[in-house]
This record gives sequence, structure tokens and C-alpha cells, in this order.
Amino acid sequence: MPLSPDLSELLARARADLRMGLPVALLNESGGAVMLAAETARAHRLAGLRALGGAPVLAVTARRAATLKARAYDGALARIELPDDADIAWVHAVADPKDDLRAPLKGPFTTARGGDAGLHALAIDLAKAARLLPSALVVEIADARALADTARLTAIPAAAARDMMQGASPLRAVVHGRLPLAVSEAGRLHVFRPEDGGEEHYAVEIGQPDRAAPVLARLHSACFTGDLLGSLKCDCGPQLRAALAQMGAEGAGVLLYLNQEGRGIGLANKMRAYSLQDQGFDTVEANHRLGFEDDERDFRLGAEILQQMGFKSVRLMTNNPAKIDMMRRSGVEVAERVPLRVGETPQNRAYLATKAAKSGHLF
Ligand SMILES: Nc1nc2c(ncn2[C@@H]2O[C@H](COP(=O)(O)OP(=O)(O)OP(=O)(O)O)[C@@H](O)[C@H]2O)c(=O)[nH]1
Ligand SMILES: [Zn+2]
Repeated sequence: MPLSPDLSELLARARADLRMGLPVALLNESGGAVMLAAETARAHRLAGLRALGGAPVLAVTARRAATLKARAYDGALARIELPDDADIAWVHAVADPKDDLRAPLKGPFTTARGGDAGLHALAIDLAKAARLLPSALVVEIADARALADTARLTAIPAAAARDMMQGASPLRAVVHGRLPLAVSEAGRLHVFRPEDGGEEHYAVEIGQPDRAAPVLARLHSACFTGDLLGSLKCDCGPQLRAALAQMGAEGAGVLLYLNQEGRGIGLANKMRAYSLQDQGFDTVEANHRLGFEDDERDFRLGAEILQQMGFKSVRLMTNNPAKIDMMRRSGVEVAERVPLRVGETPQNRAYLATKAAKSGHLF
């Protein structure tokens, strides 16, 4: 039906539903499952899941399982069985590491083995895509389709959804307009919108860069705390301003502002990571305790924007070798790496050292 949502639109709905604490149905050949994001699940909805008859499990990533000392039999994830007396506070405490040190005796945990954990993996991916904690309550049921119809839940065909979520959504150039800046009056802002209803990304073009030569370029990931508030915990604000200043001085350049806050985990999760850092964990350990990988960004979209703007080769302002690799793999030549070492403070020295030691940053 032309008026019905397609898969990408259903996924956008599912993300919104999960953020509000609504269940989502996941469909496969044997029926499917109903999921709730652990972070937004409420008591009456947990009771509703239990009333379906199956045994709910709490799916967590293998990273989170390692902190919880729960066995992960399913590769990248573990299915933790809910004790009969587990209430919603138990769910939140297992999913969220904020009180791990204060109340370390959450377990021991029994995890499911055998069977297919494909729906659970999708449930975690959906929670991540909704920028929530990467954990979900999941109950498998045979009549998931019928339940979705009666309870008016968003229903996602699981296999097709997993395929679609591997790929990067196509981006559409929506508009560009003149934007005089302190570093250069010849500024333009371009807005790109993904077709999957996700975050918009921006490109700031300085001057009229020659499309036939390598362009001075920066792929900057959003950092509300550093870019806007002047946080001393990272180097993002000074890097943003230094990159624009160099483009202004050279008279040409392109800065991509990618809305991938917190290396792709979202601001709320980044602030959770900051709280863990105050408990003594470094930036990578904090991500892992939350259940995330070190870096959840998708740099392919940077390459896609550059290509849409007609750029084939860049002088990339970065210290991060992963950005260079991804540019090259996505078909954008990196003619030169331009180091961008600014903004070291006593408060971010350990953070920068961790990036060099664990993430391979070049300084
Ligand atoms: N999860 C998490 N994200 C952080 C932390 N500190 C900063 N960030 C995020 O890290 C990202 C830094 O982005 P960039 O400066 O573009 O990337 P980079 O990997 O440091 O690479 P270059 O600056 O190009 O060398 C931003 O999205 C910040 O919000 C942290 O402690 N935890
Ligand atoms: Zn930052």
C-alpha cells in the first residue's frame, strides 16, 4: 500500500516507541517476540510482558555481561533470565552500571544458552539506535503478529530489519545557504537529511574549494559539552575552532558536523560514561561497562557527504587513524593527514592519553 510505512519508516517508529517505553513486536518465521528497551521499561509493561506466558529475558551486550560476570553464550550478547521476583528496579539496575560499585551484588545471573538469539540481537541494536542503554527485555511468543495487531504495536520483520540496519541510510541534500563566519565571510552551511528519519548532519563549506584538488577537510563528531559549553574534559571545542580557523586562513575547506554525540552513543549515555569516569574508569572502560563498544560511530556517512558535494580527495584534519581508514574504504582519497593537536588541559590529559594508548590516536 503506498500509504503504509515501509521498513525504514517502521524502524523510525520503533525507535520513537522504545524511547517512550512502548513495546515493539519483532517478527520471524516461528512467530517472533515482544521487546521493551530496558531503560524506558515501566512496571506495568513488565507485568504485561509476563502475562504473555513466555519467560522474559534481559538481553545485554557481551560487554555489559563481562562487567556483570554473566556468561555470554550468544557471542556478542547474553540473555539473562529474570528471577521470578525480579521487579522493574532489578531490570534498571542490571542494565545501568551507575550503581555497580555501590551495590555490586546483583547476581549471580543465569543466562540462556541454545536456541536462536537473533531477535535479541535485533532488540539490542534497536535500543542502541534509539540512543538508549543497549539492553532490552524480550519475550518470545508464537503469535507475535496477532498481538501486534490487537495491541497496536509497531511490528518489525526481523531478518529484513537486521539487513537494513547494517547499511548506511541514503542522505539527501536538503538545502544550503550563505553563512558568513568570523573565520571567513565566504561560508555556506549545507544540511543533509538521512532517509531513515535519523539525525541530520551538516557541512560547513568555506570559500569555493577546487573539486579537482584535495580539499582541507574535518569530520567533526558532535560534542555538545565541548563544542558549546567549553567542557575541559575533551579537546572537541578547540579542535572545532582550530579547524575552522585554518580553513579561513587558507581560504577554502569543508567541515562536516556529524550528529554522532558521544562517539555515537548519544548525550545521555555519554553523561552516564562521564559519571563512570568520575568513579575511576577511563573513557573506553566506561563505554564497555555501559555495554557499548569503544566507538559506535559510522564514518561512512562522512565519505558519502563529501562525495555528494563533489569532493574525491581530502587533506584530513584528524589524529584518528580509523577516520582515515574509513575514508579510504569508502572511496575518498586521503592525500594527507593534517594533525590537529589543540586544547590539552589538566582535565583532559588522561583522556587524550587513553585515546592514544587504546584507540590508536596519533599525536
Ligand atoms: N562515549 C564518549 N564519548 C566521548 C567522550 N569524550 C568525548 N566524546 C565524544 O567523542 C567524539 C570526539 O569526536 P572527534 O573529535 O570528531 O573524533 P576523534 O575520534 O577524537 O578524532 P579526531 O578529533 O579527528 O582526532 C565526540 O562525539 C564527543 O562527544 C567520552 O568520554 N565518552
Ligand atoms: Zn568533546
